[in-house]
Amino acid sequence: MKKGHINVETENIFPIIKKFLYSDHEIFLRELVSNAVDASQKLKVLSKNGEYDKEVGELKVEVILDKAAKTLTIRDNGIGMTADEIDKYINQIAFSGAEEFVQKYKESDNKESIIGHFGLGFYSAFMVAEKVEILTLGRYEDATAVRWESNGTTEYTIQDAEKATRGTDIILHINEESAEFLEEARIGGILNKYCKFLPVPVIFGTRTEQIDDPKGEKDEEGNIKKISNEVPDQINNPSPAWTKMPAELEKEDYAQFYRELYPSTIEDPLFHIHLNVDYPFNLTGILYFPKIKENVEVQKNKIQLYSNQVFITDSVEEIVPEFLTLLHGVIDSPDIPLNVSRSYLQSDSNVKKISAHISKKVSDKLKEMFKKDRKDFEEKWGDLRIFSEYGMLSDDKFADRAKAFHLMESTDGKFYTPEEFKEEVKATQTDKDGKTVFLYTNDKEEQYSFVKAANDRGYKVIELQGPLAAHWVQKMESSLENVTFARVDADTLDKLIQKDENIPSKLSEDEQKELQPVFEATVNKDKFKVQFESMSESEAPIVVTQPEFIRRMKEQQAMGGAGFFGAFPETYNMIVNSNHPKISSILAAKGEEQAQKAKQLTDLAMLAQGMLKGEDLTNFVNRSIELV
Ligand SMILES: Nc1ncnc2c1ncn2[C@@H]1O[C@H](COP(=O)(O)OP(=O)(O)OP(=O)(O)O)[C@@H](O)[C@H]1O
Repeated sequence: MKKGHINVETENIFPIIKKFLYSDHEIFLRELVSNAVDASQKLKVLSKNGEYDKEVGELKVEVILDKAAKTLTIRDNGIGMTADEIDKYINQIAFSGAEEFVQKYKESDNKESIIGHFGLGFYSAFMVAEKVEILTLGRYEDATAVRWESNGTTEYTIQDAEKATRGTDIILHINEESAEFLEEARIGGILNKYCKFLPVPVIFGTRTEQIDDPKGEKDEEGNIKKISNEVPDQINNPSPAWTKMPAELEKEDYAQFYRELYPSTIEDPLFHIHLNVDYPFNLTGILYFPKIKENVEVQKNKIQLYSNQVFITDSVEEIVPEFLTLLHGVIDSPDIPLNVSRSYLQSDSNVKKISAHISKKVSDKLKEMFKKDRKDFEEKWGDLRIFSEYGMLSDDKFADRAKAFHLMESTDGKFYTPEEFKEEVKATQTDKDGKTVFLYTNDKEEQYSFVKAANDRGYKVIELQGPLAAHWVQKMESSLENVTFARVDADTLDKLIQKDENIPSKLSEDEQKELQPVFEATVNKDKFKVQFESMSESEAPIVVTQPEFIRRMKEQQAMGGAGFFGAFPETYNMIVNSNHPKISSILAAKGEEQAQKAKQLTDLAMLAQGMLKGEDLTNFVNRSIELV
């Protein structure tokens, strides 16, 4: 056996780090501004701990564009670096001064968070620059300023330099192919995306302000004149709402922050959840519940992920369960690894914990609202339902918790949790096998006659709509004991909720056989199956239904599930009530009259299901006019 050391040649690795570390080149600015913010935060920590006793002053980061010189400078007045520090932190790739600092000061009670971790960020500058200069003056009494320069090979120069004030300038000489980063609008856009909530003021260019004329000159109406004044443009809000304590914030502050996050959204959110965890991982944030529309796709991906107030991404699918991507807002966690691939994120244990935690917080909040003010919750339910359904379908733990607040609305406008509804209808809607049947409608206008027939019998019908209803029903059937769901028009009521008592049939079997072809002639035989059933006289003479199973299959197929069954044929049952007096009268009639009457009854049944269309409808109308 032979043991050895794998040899890493910096010359070979360096270009890879430079070019491929980040797929998005614009990230360099996020990295460099983050370093500048870190340098400022570190100074605050040192000052608080008594290790820096000079004036800290107003800490800020400036981004300065010089198009003529083709440079972009990131300037801070933070801790700065000595030559030795440059040697340690910059000349050694992947040695992070940030990490070292955090380790050293983690015991002391500092609120200032440090962004850097890996000791690679600085080198992302070479993705866009042919030469990078560092001009820096350390924080020590007798510090000498130094200038470090490298043109992106592994060689660098370092020498004493002139710099009057504490802090660091990182000067990028932008390369040919990265000329876009010399455009003011481009830089402004990147800063606005990644740096909008950094904890230290970030200045880029100037903006024009209207101020009172300092000379006090007045206009014709006697008001002091306004004059234009150029002021440094601070692009960030250093203390966004999520970094504050919930007790410090009013309802309006949350609404205000929502508008700050989504300036183009008009509608206010329904409510919010303020997340604040520090064990076993760090997480802060505010999640907002928007009013969720049927078209869920357009609302997704509005959550912004931050790490120590640095924007990372707004595609958070890997970090939160899919249904939570319907929410809006901000999540900030220094424990989410930033510079790694997306697939790695999914398996990261912190990310998994965070995801489970958020899901729990959200269900806790809904439960709390339900308990605190049920009436208000019921009013909001229309906007929450799809979210909750989605959650129950995609997250078993959420489904379990949602049982306590997920509501179903009955056609008479009452709200029930599934268990409450079971209690309510158990006595009347349990069939001979002991299954309680939840009757539902997905359109109470279209299925009006079926809903009414059920209500007349004392049955309750719930309303289930939307794209997820079919899947949700399946889910509930497997989680509620002895419950099955049936759409109210899936069969006759006697069949949907089979009781023991059998009503004797007025028509004999022979008479049914005689009538069978008469009714079959009124419809397309391939689509409709004619059956006789002995129902109560008070029910309709003919009922057209689509079996629950076939309809569910078709619905799931339409949503992209259950594809392996192949295309499902459109089939219906046409149930003839063998006890209805009109059916007896059709039996008595003969020839043309019999056929006409049968057709009229069939069309009426179709009409009740909203299935009478086209030529059949026109013929029906004309025939009915004749009858009058
Ligand atoms: N503007 C600056 N002022 C003071 N020190 C700096 C500055 N920029 C970089 N440094 C020092 O150089 C080190 C390396 O920076 P680099 O961006 O490569 O890594 P990092 O910030 O530690 O981690 P990450 O890779 O997560 O950004 C920093 O940790 C810090 O000690």
